[in-house]
Amino acid sequence: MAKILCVLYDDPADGFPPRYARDDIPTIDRYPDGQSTPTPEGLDFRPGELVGSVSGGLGLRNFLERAGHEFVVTSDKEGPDSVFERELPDADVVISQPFWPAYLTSDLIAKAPRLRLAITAGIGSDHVDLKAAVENKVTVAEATYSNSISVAEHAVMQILALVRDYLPAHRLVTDDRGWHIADAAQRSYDLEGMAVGVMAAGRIGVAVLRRLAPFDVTLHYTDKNRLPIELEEELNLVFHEDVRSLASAVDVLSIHAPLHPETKGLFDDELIGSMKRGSYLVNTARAAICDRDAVVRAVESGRLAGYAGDVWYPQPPPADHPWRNMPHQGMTPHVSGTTLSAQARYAAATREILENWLAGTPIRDEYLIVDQGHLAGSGSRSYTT
Ligand SMILES: NC(=O)c1ccc[n+]([C@@H]2O[C@H](COP(=O)([O-])OP(=O)(O)OC[C@H]3O[C@@H](n4cnc5c(N)ncnc54)[C@H](O)[C@@H]3O)[C@@H](O)[C@H]2O)c1
Repeated sequence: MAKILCVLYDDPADGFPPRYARDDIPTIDRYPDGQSTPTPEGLDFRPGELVGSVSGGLGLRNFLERAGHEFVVTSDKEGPDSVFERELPDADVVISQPFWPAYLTSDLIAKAPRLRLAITAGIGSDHVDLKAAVENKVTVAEATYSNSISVAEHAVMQILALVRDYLPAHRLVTDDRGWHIADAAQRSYDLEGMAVGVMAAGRIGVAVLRRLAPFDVTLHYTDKNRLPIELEEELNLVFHEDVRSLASAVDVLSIHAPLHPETKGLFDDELIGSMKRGSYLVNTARAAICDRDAVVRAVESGRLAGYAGDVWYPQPPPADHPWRNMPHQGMTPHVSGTTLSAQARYAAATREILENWLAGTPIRDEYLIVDQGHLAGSGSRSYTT
């Protein structure tokens, strides 16, 4: 029997909603590239329920306990006295999420000799030391595509919110009973006609480009894997060999690359300084792709007219994290990939991965990041160790 240790974010502060805002979520059978949505043999929750927090347990408890496995779910993840670190040494499987990451460092992997599988219930496995996973033959799998469109929608929302200066205008309505139109308009622009680019055009980056095309913008991208020519022509894309060329060419830049040694700290004073004055930067990928203090300096100086995103380092960020209160920002907590719609898919994908692993049958190639001591599947395309 296996021990499955699952780290999830806390339940809602005021308890579970007595009734959800909507009665159902749309049924989606396939992702845009044709990949089928998760195909577990069973599901013990109703899609649209909050299963991503501790009490929801990704809807896995009955399935695992019926089969005699031990299932430990906690949000307590920091430090040697945390439930996570205390339960880790004899765990066979760790499930974690980018929204509330249990950082599986090389030291912790060394202290977990039984660990064979690390599942990311979401996308982005940078909270796992992939080099240590390779060396220790820990399989790393994630719910590829489960929340890509969720994140793309969030990025488009934040681009519009920054360019139009939506949040300050909204605050004028709620915090002030006046009618200050000039205050609302003084930093508000149209997106139409602007040059918009994505750094990395994988599943999310391409979905952002597709969603922005009807806004009559010019679309730019860079990626280490160039897109097919048909797609470049369809969306009228301008390809840039490197991020430096992209950064200086666009008014709005949205980051969609994984965090790995090539991208860590990439957006520093120099790169951001090469962007046009008054550019907008949106980062729903990983916080550490941007230099925290360089971003603060850029919004304060006006090099950036705005910064938004939902990713922070560390997570949760300390109360005095400067992105909480810097000017001209539209940050949210790490929520873009954990809408109720996304939860239904990544919980089902987690169940599918567990069903395969427990039965000794292959995990879908597209879910794999590391397998049998190598980068594998989606991981070999997007990551370096
Ligand atoms: N905010 C959230 O909730 C959330 C949710 C899902 C994913 N994400 C983040 O978004 C990232 C992208 O997700 P995806 O589903 O689009 O992944 P993907 O694997 O489909 O695409 C990643 C793309 O990045 C490109 N890339 C990698 N390194 C690069 C580099 N150095 N320069 C240029 N391009 C590079 C790859 O070629 C690939 O096209 C994830 O790795 C994750 O960190 C965030």
